Amino acid sequence: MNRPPVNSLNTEHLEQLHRALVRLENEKCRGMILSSSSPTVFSAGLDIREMYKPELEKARKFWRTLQDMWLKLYSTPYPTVAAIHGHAPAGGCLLALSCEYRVIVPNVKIGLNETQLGIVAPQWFQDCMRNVIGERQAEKALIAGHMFNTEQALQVGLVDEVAADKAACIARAEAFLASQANLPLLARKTVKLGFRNSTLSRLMTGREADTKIFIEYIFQPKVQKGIELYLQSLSKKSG
Ligand SMILES: CCCCCC/C=C\CC(=O)SCCNC(=O)CCNC(=O)[C@H](O)C(C)(C)COP(=O)(O)OP(=O)(O)OC[C@H]1O[C@@H](n2cnc3c(N)ncnc32)[C@H](O)[C@@H]1OP(=O)(O)O
Repeated sequence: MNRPPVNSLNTEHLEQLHRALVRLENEKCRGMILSSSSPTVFSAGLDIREMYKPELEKARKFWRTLQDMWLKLYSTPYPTVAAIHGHAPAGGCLLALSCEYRVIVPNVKIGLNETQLGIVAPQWFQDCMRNVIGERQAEKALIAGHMFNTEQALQVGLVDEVAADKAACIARAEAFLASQANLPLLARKTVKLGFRNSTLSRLMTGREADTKIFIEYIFQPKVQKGIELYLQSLSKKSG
């Protein structure tokens, strides 16, 4: 990802990611490392500006593009690793959770923090967390909107490994891909999709309802006020 300053996910960036995933699949790619050009941020999650006073059709397109990108990422036939050498809140955490393996560096925060922002992580975000860390830990983390530090993320199983820095992180991600390289492709892909199928189907069969929930939620005046205040607090921080 290369969308400075924080790889926030707007419609255009989500489309780029989706196109890249389609291309990799068409080219019979043997593995992907999802990484960031930023030295300190993996991805800041959804671009909050896309949810602030949007036009209805633009907001619908934004959400459908996110769904398209995630459905592709979660179901890739090739192995995927997240090299998390920077913070990964909310949608950034979703990207990492959607890969098959996660390597993180020290001093990083990662988690689905939506509750803390007064918004609700959609069901499929929640499913991704549950599938990685289990029901009990996911419920606790999601209710609190907990951001895990590196040590906590490793301990709870949210990430698989800690590496000292970006270079080591990429090297460990490559080692994971190498460990998968000799597995029979069809068997590997079939088992992966077997595990992920119910999560994927839940969104595929409920896409329109999921979009409706998003639209109805973000267009509420009190939610818009919350988004406005949050945007102000973010820009004050950097100003
Ligand atoms: C029922 C359905 C309801 C809706 C469901 C929505 C689901 C998912 C939600 C999301 O993904 S919402 C996004 C949540 N993300 C966050 O809360 C992260 C916010 N950002 C940060 O915490 C920090 O920026 C950072 C990622 C830890 C990086 O910190 P750093 O100090 O390096 O950078 P900043 O100075 O804070 O930011 C630089 C610059 O970027 C702007 N920015 C940061 N995050 C976002 C974002 N998510 N969207 C848009 N813009 C963002 C920030 O305002 C600064 O802008 P300027 O002031 O420089 O213009």
